[in-house]
Amino acid sequence: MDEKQATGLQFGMIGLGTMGRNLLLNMAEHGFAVAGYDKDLEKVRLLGEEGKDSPVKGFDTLEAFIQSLKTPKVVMMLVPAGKIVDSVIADLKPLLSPGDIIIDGGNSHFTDTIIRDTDLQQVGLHFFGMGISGGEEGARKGPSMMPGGDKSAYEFVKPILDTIAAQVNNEPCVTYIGPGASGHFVKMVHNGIEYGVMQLIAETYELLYKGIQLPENEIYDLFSKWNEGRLQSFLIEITRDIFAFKEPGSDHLLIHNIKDQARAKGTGKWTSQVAYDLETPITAIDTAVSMRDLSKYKQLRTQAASLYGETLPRLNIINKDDFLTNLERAFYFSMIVTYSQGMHMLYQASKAYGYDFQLQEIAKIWRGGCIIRSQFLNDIYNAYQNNQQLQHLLLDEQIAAQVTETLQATRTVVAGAITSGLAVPAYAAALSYFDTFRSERMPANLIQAQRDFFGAHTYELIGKEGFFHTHWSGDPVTALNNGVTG
Ligand SMILES: NC(=O)C1=CN([C@@H]2O[C@H](COP(=O)(O)OP(=O)(O)OC[C@H]3O[C@@H](n4cnc5c(N)ncnc54)[C@H](OP(=O)(O)O)[C@@H]3O)[C@@H](O)[C@H]2O)C=CC1
Ligand SMILES: O=C(CO)[C@H](O)[C@H](O)COP(=O)(O)O
Repeated sequence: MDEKQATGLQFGMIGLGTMGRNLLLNMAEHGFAVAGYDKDLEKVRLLGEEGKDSPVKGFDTLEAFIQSLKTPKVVMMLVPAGKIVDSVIADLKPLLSPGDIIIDGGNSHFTDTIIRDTDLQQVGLHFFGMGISGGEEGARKGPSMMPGGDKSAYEFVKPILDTIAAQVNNEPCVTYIGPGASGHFVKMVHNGIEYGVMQLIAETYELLYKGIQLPENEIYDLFSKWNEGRLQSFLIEITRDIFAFKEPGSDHLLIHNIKDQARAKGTGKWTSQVAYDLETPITAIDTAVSMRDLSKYKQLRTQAASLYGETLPRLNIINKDDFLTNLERAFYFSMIVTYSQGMHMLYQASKAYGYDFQLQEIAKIWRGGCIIRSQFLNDIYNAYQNNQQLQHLLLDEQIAAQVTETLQATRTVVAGAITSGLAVPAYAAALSYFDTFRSERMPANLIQAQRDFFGAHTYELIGKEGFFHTHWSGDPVTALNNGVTG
């Protein structure tokens, strides 16, 4: 500790917006002496105001902010992902010394994190990327955090992270994820699952509101009931509350005045892009990404509605209570498939990138604090805890029992919606994925034959080694060229 500065503030935050300010106040409320800096001085002022009774200090300049920290200096960035992160790092480099620690707590693309890690190692700075989830309230009261990369730097900051994280069964919702950019990778997949479940809830709303014209107060009651059972989750809970929120000064719900065009910052799209690179299907998540995109084509949708006539689709149901029972099952089924796809992607990425993910630990830290926290994560945790070699969640016996129990109801709900002209693309994607996944024989043999027909790409034969090519449109006698690769 000789030449290290033993006094000073323990932790510094750059970016005092929604996440940075609340996370810093969370630390200060737990007694850590912390510093904050933002280029927007109003945010610095707000930090001082909100943290006036706690050990938090805001700074107007980056230099004074860095100066205030004790050595080794620990600086977290919670600024918008992309070029801004690089520009903050460029500003920080001349102000920091070897041994100091930079943490990127934002939603950076994991490939950017790999580049930054290599770059900062070269100048002796410790760096790690850490996904954080929980939004505004999570940051303030306890988020779920996914740190990956420089383990010694993580260990140094661990006491602070363990203290400020959400706690489930007296255990913090933070754990070391793995090497390199693995923390940001896991956060990206977390967000992919988030997109999938949000889309399923949106389709549920479509079935309830358009499909059976359930009054708003009954939609609220249904989500309340669901939130007390096996569907209990943060996303169901906030949806319940949205169906009770009146536009200020009026007696109607705010939800009805919100445009039907969903924005996205990119993490869902990245999940799909990377899943394609990993050749790992995550169809429910892909569908959710595509539906946000389709929502933006309002003008085209309006034209199509007028061309084809937007029939006001109504579900043909015999008994409302039976339908709602089936819907609960269909939601549970589709949610299981969505999480399963995300977990399978993590399994495949772990092998491809050498991340050595402990999937039970990831499930464990997602049980509290984060946006996808849910009762079901306990089942996911148990599945991977029981079998740490489990390749796919749908192959766990306990999960299989739940899938079997909910399958027929899912078919009934999806078939009814499709027959009535109500769009339920994520429900349908989950069901079709399942039906394909449990097919020992898929029709992919025909695709191989077609590829060989038009492009001589070859095919493989059952019970025979090698690659074969056939002159499909010529001699009817099959020409098998053993050993030809395609
Ligand atoms: N909001 C959420 O629920 C969650 C967000 N995240 C991620 O966390 C990160 C931060 O998000 P969030 O807090 O919502 O973003 P905000 O936009 O609310 O806050 C970012 C802050 O950083 C400031 N800033 C921008 N450039 C600089 C700079 N060069 N130096 C200092 N400060 C700067 C911004 O100032 P100005 O506004 O003037 O540009 C702003 O005050 C993002 O990567 C986001 O994706 C992760 C989990 C949840
Ligand atoms: O990371 C988060 C939660 O976990 C953010 O809220 C995320 O940025 C939301 O994503 P999008 O804007 O694409 O809906």
